[in-house]
Amino acid sequence: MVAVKKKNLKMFTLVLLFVITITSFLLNYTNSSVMVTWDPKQIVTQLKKLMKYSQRPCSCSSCVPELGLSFWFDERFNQTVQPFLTTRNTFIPEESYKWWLKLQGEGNPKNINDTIKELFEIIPGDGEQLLERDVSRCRRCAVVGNSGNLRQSQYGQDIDAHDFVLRMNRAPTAGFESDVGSKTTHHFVYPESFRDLAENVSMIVIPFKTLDLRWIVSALTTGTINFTYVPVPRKIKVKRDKILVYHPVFIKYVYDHWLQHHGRYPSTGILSVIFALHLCDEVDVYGFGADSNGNWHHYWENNGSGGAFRRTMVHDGDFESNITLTLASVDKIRFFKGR
Ligand SMILES: CC(=O)N[C@H]1[C@H]([C@H](O)[C@H](O)CO)O[C@](OP(=O)(O)OC[C@H]2O[C@@H](n3ccc(N)nc3=O)[C@H](O)[C@@H]2O)(C(=O)O)C[C@@H]1O
Ligand SMILES: CC(=O)N[C@@H]1[C@@H](O[C@@H]2O[C@H](CO)[C@H](O)[C@H](O)[C@H]2O)[C@@H](O)[C@@H](CO)O[C@H]1O
Repeated sequence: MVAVKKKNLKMFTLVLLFVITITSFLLNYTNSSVMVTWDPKQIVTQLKKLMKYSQRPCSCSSCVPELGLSFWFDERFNQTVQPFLTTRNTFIPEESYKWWLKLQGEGNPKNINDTIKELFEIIPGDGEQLLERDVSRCRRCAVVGNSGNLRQSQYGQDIDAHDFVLRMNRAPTAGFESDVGSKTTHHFVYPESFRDLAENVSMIVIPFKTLDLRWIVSALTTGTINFTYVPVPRKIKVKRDKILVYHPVFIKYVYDHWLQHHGRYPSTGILSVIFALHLCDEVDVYGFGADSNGNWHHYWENNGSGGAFRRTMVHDGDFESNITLTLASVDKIRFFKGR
């Protein structure tokens, strides 16, 4: 009799432990901020989510979008935010639009919907296939910032071995191949930082104002816009189907979720890193790191204005740097610090 009771108690304890473990796992797995209740509907929802994620999202040894490994990352990463402005994704909520309009204090902006309509009459802007996930794929990306720490780094071959190599602004490769590589698949620019690109490179324009979107149209057609807050190229030679547009709502997502409102708006570097987290299975980061005075020095030039962002406080370089280092510490990126 005593033995049967003991056995039942053991069984009961085991079942109880199992239920507690499974429930807390289910409730925590998706890292939602839901209340911990025994609502059967909620359990079913969580079970469905678990089944969806039980298959690993990629075939690399670790996959960026895999949740449940870092609470810090899961709190910030939102896969549902769309990185590209496309014909099927033109909506900008009022709050985001108002915020975006203030970034560069446009006095009298043209209507945004008309501007976007005109833009997609000129370019297809179709980045959606880049966002498709494939569990059998391991897409390895290198994000290459412009830091002087790339000089003498000899990272060139490693960088070129990635599937995607993302560069930004005026960054050259010619003459710097052994340190920065020669491959570029995607290049981030805004009108003021445009540089000529090889034919096979996708140009990702980051719009910080309505005029930037209008500049794309103008630079491919009439060439009427040649000045924003500085002179910009009247005409550009880029195939129309090679132009992609960074979504203003994604800029706000980076600012809200990742930067937590530090600085006035995100730098191109951090915009590229977070963008890569959404497109790639593995992300390696090169060319990030200020000089000993905290200035953003370049690997190809002695840029006297490397400290301007600090004076104007347009970007919070220190906070951005902490994000990159934290991403590395939770194994979501690998950070190559250069020399
Ligand atoms: C004077 C000025 O406005 N400089 C800005 C320049 C400038 O507009 C372009 O180079 C023109 O082609 O652009 C920026 O940045 P910049 O083009 O210098 O560098 C791109 C990104 O690389 C990272 N970086 C750069 C240098 C360095 N020593 N350490 C780094 O970590 C940063 O993440 C940086 O964002 C920009 O767009 O963000 C930000 C810079 O503040
Ligand atoms: C140094 C500085 O604050 N310059 C700003 C300029 O900022 C730069 O904008 C770029 C995009 O156009 C990019 O974000 C770069 O990283 C920034 O340094 C603009 O905000 C400009 C708007 O009129 O004002 C300049 O003072």
